[in-house]
Amino acid sequence: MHMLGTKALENWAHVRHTEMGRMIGVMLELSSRREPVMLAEMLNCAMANMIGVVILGKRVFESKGMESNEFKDMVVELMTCAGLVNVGDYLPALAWMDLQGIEGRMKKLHNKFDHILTKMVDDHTATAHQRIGNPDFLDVIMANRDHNSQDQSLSLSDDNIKGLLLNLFTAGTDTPSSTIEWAMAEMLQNQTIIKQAQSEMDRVIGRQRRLTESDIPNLPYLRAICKESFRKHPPTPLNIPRVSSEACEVNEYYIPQNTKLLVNIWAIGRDPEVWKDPLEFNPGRFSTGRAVRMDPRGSDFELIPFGAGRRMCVGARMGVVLVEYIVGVLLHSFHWECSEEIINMEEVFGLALQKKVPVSALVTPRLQPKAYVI
Ligand code: HEM
Repeated sequence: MHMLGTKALENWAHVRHTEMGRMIGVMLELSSRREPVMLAEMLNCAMANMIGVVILGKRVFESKGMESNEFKDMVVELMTCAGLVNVGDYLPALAWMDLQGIEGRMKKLHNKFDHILTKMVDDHTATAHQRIGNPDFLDVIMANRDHNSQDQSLSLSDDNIKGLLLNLFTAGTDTPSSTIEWAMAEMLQNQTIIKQAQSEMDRVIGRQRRLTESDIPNLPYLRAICKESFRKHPPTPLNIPRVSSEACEVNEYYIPQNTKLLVNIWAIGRDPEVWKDPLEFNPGRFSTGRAVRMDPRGSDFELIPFGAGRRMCVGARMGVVLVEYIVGVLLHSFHWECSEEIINMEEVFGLALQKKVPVSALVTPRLQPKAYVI
């Protein structure tokens, strides 16, 4: 609730605003040198910092540089390995051989993450006295550590805490940034969409100031763009694998107990029986009829990028806000052009759906200079 509830989301809006201010500042610098913007790297860094400030009370990465690159690579490696079919899972007698080397890669990665997370927890412990009376998310969690908690049934081990941090940083950075990157890749190939979004923004906001989250309800075309990206490029294409705890029947299919189940979110979003011309990126499909009210947060089963039901994404509300706000700021603040002739739209399969070739684009400012000052 401290981080993902409705009230908390509103309270932390200033963090997202500041972080986006930094990001567009860096983009402005790149634009003045006519250097391309590598979107994925910058988005991951911004996203990790937004989460870092809420959880740890501080940014975790600089806007560019080795460390943020390495973190992004680690998250991508985690998502890729987690999506691989591991022979040992299906033939347990062979598991010890780790034939594809997946377990080895995961262990190596685990050590790297453990190093970063241990440092985060240790730094936080060392500065706890500075936050007495004003605890942040991690302080609240750490108050329930084994040796602190009054109620042992609620106590958390250091591993639990590091696992929670890892979950939030990995589940919360790559997913919105990949949805945004795909949206921008689609639009870079179709300037008409960019122009339509920008003219809506100019009408509603003007060019004197930056877009804020409170503008979003007045920008239906921007919201349609984001829904279209969630439909065509859901960042977790096969959801997170689930296991049936008891035998059941779904749509006349009998599912035995302990069956591993995957929900193909990607195929649902491209089902030609539901979506006309499903391979076309057409935000306009969300501007008319029933689709206008379609909500990607689990209530309309044709569009479930966050899953649905009790175990759906805990960060769905934050995910929608991040995607709508960031796509909005990017489109409102800059003119966009491809730095390559053709945009490669190939996907790399994993737990998360990455672009094989990251988006690289040239931008030029379109707002009054004072709008770029943080
Ligand atoms: C575009 C944004 C996002 C998308 C599309 C997305 C999608 C998903 C999906 C499909 C799941 C699995 C749900 C299921 O099993 O039914 C999930 C789980 C989860 N998400 Fe998100 N997510 C997004 C953003 C976020 C954010 C911003 C956070 C938090 C900061 C977050 C935290 C989590 C966590 C903690 C889980 C549970 C992981 C687990 O079960 O181990 N997500 N997300």
